[in-house]
Amino acid sequence: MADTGTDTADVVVVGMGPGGEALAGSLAGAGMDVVGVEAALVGGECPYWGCIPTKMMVRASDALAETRRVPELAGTAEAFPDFAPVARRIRDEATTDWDDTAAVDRFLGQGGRFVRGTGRLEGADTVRVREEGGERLIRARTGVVVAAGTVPFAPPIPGLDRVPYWTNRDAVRAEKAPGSLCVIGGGPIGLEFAQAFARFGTRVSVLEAQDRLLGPEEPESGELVAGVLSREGLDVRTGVRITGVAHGPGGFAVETDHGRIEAERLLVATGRRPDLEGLGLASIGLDTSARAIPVDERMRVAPGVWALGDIVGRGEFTHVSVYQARIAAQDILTGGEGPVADYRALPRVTFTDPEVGAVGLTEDRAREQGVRVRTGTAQVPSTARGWIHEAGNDGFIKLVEDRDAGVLVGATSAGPNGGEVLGALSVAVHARTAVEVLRSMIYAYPTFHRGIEDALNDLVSGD
Ligand SMILES: Cc1cc2nc3c(=O)[nH]c(=O)nc-3n(C[C@H](O)[C@H](O)[C@H](O)COP(=O)(O)OP(=O)(O)OC[C@H]3O[C@@H](n4cnc5c(N)ncnc54)[C@H](O)[C@@H]3O)c2cc1C
Ligand SMILES: NC(=O)c1ccc[n+]([C@@H]2O[C@H](COP(=O)([O-])OP(=O)(O)OC[C@H]3O[C@@H](n4cnc5c(N)ncnc54)[C@H](O)[C@@H]3O)[C@@H](O)[C@H]2O)c1
Repeated sequence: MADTGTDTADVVVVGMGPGGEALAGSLAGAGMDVVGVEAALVGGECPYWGCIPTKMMVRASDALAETRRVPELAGTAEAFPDFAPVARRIRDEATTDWDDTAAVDRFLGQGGRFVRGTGRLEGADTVRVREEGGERLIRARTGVVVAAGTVPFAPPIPGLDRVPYWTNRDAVRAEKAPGSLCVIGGGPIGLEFAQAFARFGTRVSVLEAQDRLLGPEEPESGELVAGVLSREGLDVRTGVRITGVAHGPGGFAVETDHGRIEAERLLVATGRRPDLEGLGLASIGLDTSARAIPVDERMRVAPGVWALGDIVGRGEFTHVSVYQARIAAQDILTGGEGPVADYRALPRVTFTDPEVGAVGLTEDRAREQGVRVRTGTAQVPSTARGWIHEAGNDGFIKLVEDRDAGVLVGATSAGPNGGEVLGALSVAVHARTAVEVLRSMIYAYPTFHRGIEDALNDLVSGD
């Protein structure tokens, strides 16, 4: 392979997803000589195969669900689902047919330099980039930032490696909703696709190995979503062991200890893993079999090496990746005087309908950490707004209080606009607002967020 020489820069960023792009742009904007290295598309998973296209699917499928609620509320309406407008929006509006020219130009406009290729560390200050037609070495004067994200993880199910299953990348590129779909994995990826396709008429099964959906969240969240999906006609199975997968002219056959499932398409959504070996991280002494890159509170891995985003395993969300980019950029620009990362009020939203928003600790995690916990819950259908809303009003608000400190350490808001109601709860957890102060507020009537007041009134001893 041709050697295209050695280059030098202040900072080399390997991986230009949301985190790498934000960091590289801000350092370049501050006058540093930054090279951004990206193997695929600048912007990463989120705009092309993740957050944005999937939320376009969710938006469209929610419109169908609302139409189906008309008979209960407002007369007659009938939905005739057509996936074509969704596929068109994803291709033309979200991804510009999976073209990142605008993102590359934006970075160049900020003063950065861009290399399309695959980067691999050779020690702390050197990145070897394999690009079309050659290789180059880039030496970093200040440091290297690893922001290379993760790739879908396929569990060791017999036969899975021999069948043409879908990952999120294939599902996002679907031109039509399949006739039937078997989803392996009841996490956010699996559930968002499952409900969206089902509302377009796909017959959907969801197979989850654990005894509940959305495992890391409150058990009530998984129960809620499982109940709603089952009511909408999805076949949701938890505590399932998959013993084999096969594919033939008729589609996929998935064997489980609960029987066989046949489907036109199979979506594997069983988590994601980084490729630490491929990134050459052994060259800086890291264990490349680890699930994530260990970092300190300023995203430092070793002297002159930073890492951020999904690859550090502190929450696989775009907002976490971009937050960590800010922490790392300030560390680099100030020479170590920047703020440290604080994950106490980490928010997350699964965009099913009902949306499941959560921030901070769940009740179980708080107890594991030795917090003396009190919880309070309000059921959305019993709140004024939930009762008015009626069709599609499933949900709850659950608060987790540190009784000794008198502050919320976690909260869940599941329901219509659950992710938006979460905003107030995120502020409360982040700012450690006293529960007494939250009780003294005026909550607008009749909003969904007024359910927070009902949950505050329900805070009772959980001991
Ligand atoms: C289906 C789906 C839906 C999602 N929905 C949401 C959501 O609603 N909200 C939310 O907050 N998050 C969501 N996420 C998660 C979100 O997409 C990620 O958290 C986010 O993209 C992580 O950003 P990142 O910069 O860490 O990594 P990535 O976005 O993965 O970017 C890493 C980049 O590094 C590049 N790269 C990898 N190795 C190399 C190498 N050796 N050399 C050069 N380049 C390399 C990759 O090509 C990639 O472009 C979703 C994810 C998926 C899959
Ligand atoms: N709305 C959002 O913010 C959003 C949306 C999608 C993805 N994401 C991010 O992407 C990450 C990856 O999502 P994900 O849903 O793939 O991962 P996940 O780890 O959250 O869920 C994967 C699920 O698959 C199950 N599983 C694993 N092996 C299995 C097997 N052999 N059989 C059956 N079930 C099995 C796990 O028990 C788990 O419940 C998430 O952690 C999330 O942070 C975020």
